[in-house]
Amino acid sequence: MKIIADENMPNAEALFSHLGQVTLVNGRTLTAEQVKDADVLLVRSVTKVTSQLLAGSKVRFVGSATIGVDHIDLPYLKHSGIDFTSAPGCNAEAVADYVFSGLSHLFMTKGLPWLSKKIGIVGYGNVGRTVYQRFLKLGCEVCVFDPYQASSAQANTVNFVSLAEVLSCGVISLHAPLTNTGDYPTQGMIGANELALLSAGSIIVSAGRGGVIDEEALMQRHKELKHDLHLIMDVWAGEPSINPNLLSIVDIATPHIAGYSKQGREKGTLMVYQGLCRHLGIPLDNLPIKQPLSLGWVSTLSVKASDCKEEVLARAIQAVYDLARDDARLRFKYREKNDSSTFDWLRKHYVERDELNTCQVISLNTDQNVMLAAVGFLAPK
Ligand SMILES: NC(=O)C1=CN([C@@H]2O[C@H](COP(=O)(O)OP(=O)(O)OC[C@H]3O[C@@H](n4cnc5c(N)ncnc54)[C@H](O)[C@@H]3O)[C@@H](O)[C@H]2O)C=CC1
Ligand SMILES: O=C(O)C(=O)[C@H](O)COP(=O)(O)O
Repeated sequence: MKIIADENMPNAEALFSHLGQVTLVNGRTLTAEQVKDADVLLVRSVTKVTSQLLAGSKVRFVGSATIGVDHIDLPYLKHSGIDFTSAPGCNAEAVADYVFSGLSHLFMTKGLPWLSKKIGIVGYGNVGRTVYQRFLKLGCEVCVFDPYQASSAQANTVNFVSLAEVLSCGVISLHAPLTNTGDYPTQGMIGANELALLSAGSIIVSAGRGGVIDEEALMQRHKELKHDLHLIMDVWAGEPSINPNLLSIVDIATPHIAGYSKQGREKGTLMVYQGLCRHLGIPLDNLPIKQPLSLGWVSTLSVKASDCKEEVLARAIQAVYDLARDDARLRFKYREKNDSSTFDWLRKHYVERDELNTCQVISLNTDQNVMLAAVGFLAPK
């Protein structure tokens, strides 16, 4: 069996090579010629899996080691009888860590408090739910817009509101998929009319998909609010290009790495491996590698007691993941070479981080340990 796999899929050779001959490829530049003899195609979000790539090929199984599936033509796969697996939720914890590291950065550099602000979330899936629960446990007032989930069984226990209400919040965190169909398509969903609802001083975290916000309208609103709008941006409409004008006004710019924890990426490969085994009818009880998920950085770090909760949280979070590091690397590299290859270079050479849930941070003030567990750290035993 011939297996084509994206070279940025951790553990791909170790997990898949007992099933067939694994060839690692650059997913961004993958061609129909490269896949035509393959039986299995394993991709990440940068490969557009469409009829142009697969028509006439032998591929019978596609796996994407990602949460988002906007790069996959699912109706085409179904119509062609090609089995498909993705990795729902694999890096949800990593994205939640990104959100809290972003807010911590704004607190430490601009003194912006966030615990007292009303929090609005767009999308209540694996990521939105994780972020929502962390804010709730921290005692924040949180609301969420998700028209598909609002009528579900959980509707009574979750504070579902309108998009307008979410956009009036002090912190707005975007976690909807990129869609062009259905009753509530998200492509361009946050345009000029929606951005007009933002108040001065608000914070937007954009770590879903770039096309959800209209970037021109966002820059215009930033100007109207006299730059009193704080932006943490991981995803961009023109990836792998970034609009340089937008880059110049955002507080944090990262190259689509919100989900790039070590464990999140490994979980993505593992879930696709499990999907392929199911497709082939192979039992799942015997993994070819002993440690498919890194144990991470399990250690104890003492945080100095402080009255300021945001400061305690920031010191603990930044010890594990300070996203200012990713922002600095991006800006430095773009100054050296401002073209779209820089985006993929940064992603390929990403210094992976562990998830907060693999780290334990002990505060001298025991009340603060509850807060540290709420934000995602491993709780003390
Ligand atoms: N920046 C990054 O590295 C990462 C980005 N993502 C992106 O985040 C998205 C969300 O991830 P998950 O929560 O795990 O996906 P999910 O599929 O579990 O949930 C998506 C949720 O969004 C809701 N939704 C759909 N259309 C909506 C609309 N118009 N308005 C509000 N909500 C809407 C759905 O009902 C669903 O509850 C992914 O589709 C992916 O594009 C995911 C992982 C990493
Ligand atoms: O899981 C998703 O959805 C993502 O956005 C991925 O974390 C993005 O990573 P790549 O697949 O582009 O490496």
